[in-house]
Amino acid sequence: MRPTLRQRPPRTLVLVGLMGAGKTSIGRRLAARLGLPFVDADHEIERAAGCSIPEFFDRYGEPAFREGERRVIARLLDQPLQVLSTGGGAFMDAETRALVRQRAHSIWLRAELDLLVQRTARRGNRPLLKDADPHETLRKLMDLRHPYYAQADITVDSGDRPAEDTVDRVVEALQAYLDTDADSQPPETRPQPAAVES
Ligand SMILES: Nc1ncnc2c1ncn2[C@@H]1O[C@H](COP(=O)(O)OP(=O)(O)O)[C@@H](O)[C@H]1O
Ligand SMILES: O=C(O)C1=C[C@@H](OP(=O)(O)O)[C@@H](O)[C@H](O)C1
Ligand SMILES: [Mg+2]
Repeated sequence: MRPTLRQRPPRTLVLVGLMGAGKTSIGRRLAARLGLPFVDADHEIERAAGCSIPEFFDRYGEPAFREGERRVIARLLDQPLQVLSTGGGAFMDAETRALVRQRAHSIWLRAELDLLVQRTARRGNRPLLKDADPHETLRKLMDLRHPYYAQADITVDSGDRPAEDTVDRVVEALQAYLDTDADSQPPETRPQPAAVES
C-alpha cells in the first residue's frame, strides 16, 4: 500500500522548484493520492489569458507574465484546501512567498541539473529555455533560485525514479512536518509575526 496522510492537511499544499522538477506531474498525482483538488498556476494563467505560456511571453513579455502569475496565485490561495503547482519563477516573488507562508504549506521539489535538462528537453513549451543553451540557463537559474526555494517548509528530492515513488516521499515528508511543526495550523488560527519597526 502506498502511504497517505493520517489527517487532512490543514492548508493548501504549494509545490515550488525549477522547470522540470515535476511540480505539475507530481502535484497532480499528490492531489489524487490525498483526495484533494489539483490546480496548476500555469494552466490557470493560460485559461484566463486564452493562450499558451509561450504565446503569452511573445505577446505581452515576461514582466506581464509575472504580474499575472502573482495575481492568479493570490486568487488560488484564497480557495479551499487543494494542491497548487506553481511555475518555476513564482516563488521568486516576495509577495507570493509571503502569501504562501501565511496560507499554505510549501514543498520544494529539488532535482539535479542533468535531470532537469533531460525532462525539459521533451517539450518546447518553456519560453525561458527556447533560445540559449538550456543546460547553461538552468544552471544559472539554479544558482539564482535555490536560495529562495530553500525557504520552503519541506524539501523533497525529485530524483530519477517512478513518479509515484516521489509522491511517497512527499507524503512521508509532509506527515513528518505536520507531526512536528507548530506552524501546521489552519491559516485562520496561525499567529502572525509582530510588526518589526524599521
Ligand atoms: N519521476 C518523475 N518525477 C517527475 N517528473 C517526471 C518523472 N519522470 C518523468 N517526469 C517528466 O518530467 C517532465 C517535466 O515535469 P513537469 O511536471 O512538467 O515539471 P514542472 O512542472 O516542475 O516543470 C514531465 O514530462 C514528467 O512526466
Ligand atoms: O521557471 C520559470 O520562470 C517558468 C516556469 C514554467 O513553469 P514550470 O516550472 O512548471 O515549467 C512557466 O511558469 C514559465 O515558462 C516560466
Ligand atoms: Mg509545471
